Amino acid sequence: MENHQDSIIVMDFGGQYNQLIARRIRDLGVYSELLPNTLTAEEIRKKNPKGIIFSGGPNSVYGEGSPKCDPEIFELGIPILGICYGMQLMSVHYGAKVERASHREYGKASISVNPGSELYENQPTDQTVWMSHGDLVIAPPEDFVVDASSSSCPVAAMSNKAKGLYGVQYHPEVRHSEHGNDLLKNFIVNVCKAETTWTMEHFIDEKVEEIRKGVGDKKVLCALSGGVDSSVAAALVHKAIGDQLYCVFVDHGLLRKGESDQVVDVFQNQFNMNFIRVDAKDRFLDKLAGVSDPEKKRKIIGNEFIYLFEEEAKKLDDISFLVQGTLYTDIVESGTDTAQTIKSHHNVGGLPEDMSFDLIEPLNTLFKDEVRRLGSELGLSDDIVWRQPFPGPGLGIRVLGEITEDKLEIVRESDAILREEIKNAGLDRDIWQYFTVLPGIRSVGVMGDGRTYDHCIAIRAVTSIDGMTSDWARIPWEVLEKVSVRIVNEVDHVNRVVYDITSKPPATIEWE
Ligand SMILES: Nc1ncnc2c1ncn2[C@@H]1O[C@H](COP(=O)(O)OP(=O)(O)OP(=O)(O)O)[C@@H](O)[C@H]1O
Ligand SMILES: O=c1[nH]c(=O)c2[nH+]cn([C@@H]3O[C@H](COP(=O)(O)O)[C@@H](O)[C@H]3O)c2[nH]1
Ligand SMILES: NC(=O)CC[C@H](N)C(=O)O
Ligand SMILES: [Mg+2]
Repeated sequence: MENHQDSIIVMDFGGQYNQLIARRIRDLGVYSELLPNTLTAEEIRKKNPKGIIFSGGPNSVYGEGSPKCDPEIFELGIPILGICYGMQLMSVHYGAKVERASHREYGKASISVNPGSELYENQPTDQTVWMSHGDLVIAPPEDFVVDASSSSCPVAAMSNKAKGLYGVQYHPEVRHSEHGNDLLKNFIVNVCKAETTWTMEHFIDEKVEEIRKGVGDKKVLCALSGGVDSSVAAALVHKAIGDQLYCVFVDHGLLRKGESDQVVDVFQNQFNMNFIRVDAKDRFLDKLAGVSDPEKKRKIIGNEFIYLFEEEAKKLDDISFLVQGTLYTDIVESGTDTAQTIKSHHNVGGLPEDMSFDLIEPLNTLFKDEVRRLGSELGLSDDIVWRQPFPGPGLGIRVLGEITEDKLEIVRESDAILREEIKNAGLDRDIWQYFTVLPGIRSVGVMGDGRTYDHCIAIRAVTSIDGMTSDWARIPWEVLEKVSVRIVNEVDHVNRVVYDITSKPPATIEWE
């Protein structure tokens, strides 16, 4: 993205939560994006950032093949903050020793701050921070001073003010580091002298310009699910290129009760966009018949989506651009060069290798709550902006194992009851996501004095901010009771209802 505003570059050395750093800086009012650690000093110079942050990462700096950076970056005269692996990398570059610690340190730690560092201006000397490391900088490099330490970490923070170089061993980007945000703010304001004037409006203006330039007068297809992300992506791209945009909504037979008609109603009647619904129920269900492995199911669904978009694109005069509402979280969970695959999101890890489209993914640096803010800024209604997330593979990953029409019907009906009761209880905005799952277990029950041997339904309801972590929602018992009674009475072949009380991690939100 071209910068018309001050910006900070975050260089990615791996790790599940790195994008959070960029996100925190945007929240502080300075544009920031996460870029690969292979970025050269010359490429950075062209981007003209006010500061650079080296992120944390899973490797050891002394390990074979561990990621490095272009050494010239240290000579650019641009302030650098190294976080964890980033600080270790900086230390090694300036000749200090990094060693395996005798005790690995994960979680909360207390540091004491030495006076004098601009990173700790207006902060208490004793603070709780969040550590996650197995290596240690034993002593700071020459010309660096120690700014903070803890009982097990002699160099918890260090700096060389004259060179504009700073390092912290802990993670200021996570909320458990009490004054982490203050530290980042001090870095961008006191050290980098960046102006904190960036807002979502600037994001819109810059993306609109970028999309216009990239697309020219060509036509573009948008994969529209009616969910938050693709609706916001469509609105943004529509703002840029208007009628050149064609939105395609796929009814793959894995949608919730009433969803297909509702999406058509909203997008055909309330929006002024080219809109096409494709009925592909049989096609998806045929492809999925007999498949029970979750990753295989995800890949089949992801592939089929694209093949179908390619067919639609041909009908519309060979369109070569595809817009998707991909978020940063979809990408990191699907696995990157440095992050492990947790599950293949259909729109990232599930794409076919021979795909013919050029992707336009304007939201791929953002988190869900930022996308909601962007949607409101673009004028989308609260109904759309505050919808609960619904995964592209839909009920296909909520019927565990093999998918059949009968099983889909059980999930669809029980889910509709849960949604209705959560809404009646006024909880729909407080709970991040709530749905039912068919685990495929049968158990014995007694109904009308007769024995049953039937399905069990699991209720999953979570609170979260961005879907990366979540806790189970404390739904009042009376509401759970109503849902349970209704599901057992109204949905055929269900004789038991259970409530999932695991957080993420260690579980994930969806069951597959
Ligand atoms: N039924 C569908 N028809 C067309 N495109 C879809 C469909 N389901 C998903 N997609 C595409 O896959 C992307 C990722 O799906 P995802 O569910 O993460 O986003 P969303 O549906 O737009 O938003 P939300 O997370 O709020 O449900 C969507 O942004 C959209 O581009
Ligand atoms: O569009 C999507 N395609 C997918 O393949 C997919 N898998 C999970 N999800 C959604 O992502 C969030 C995190 O989910 P998990 O904790 O289950 O990984 C939750 O909001 C999930 O509903 C998906 N969304
Ligand atoms: N979170 C990190 O950046 C860890 C850095 C390095 N892998 C260590 O264990 O010390
Ligand atoms: Mg969705």
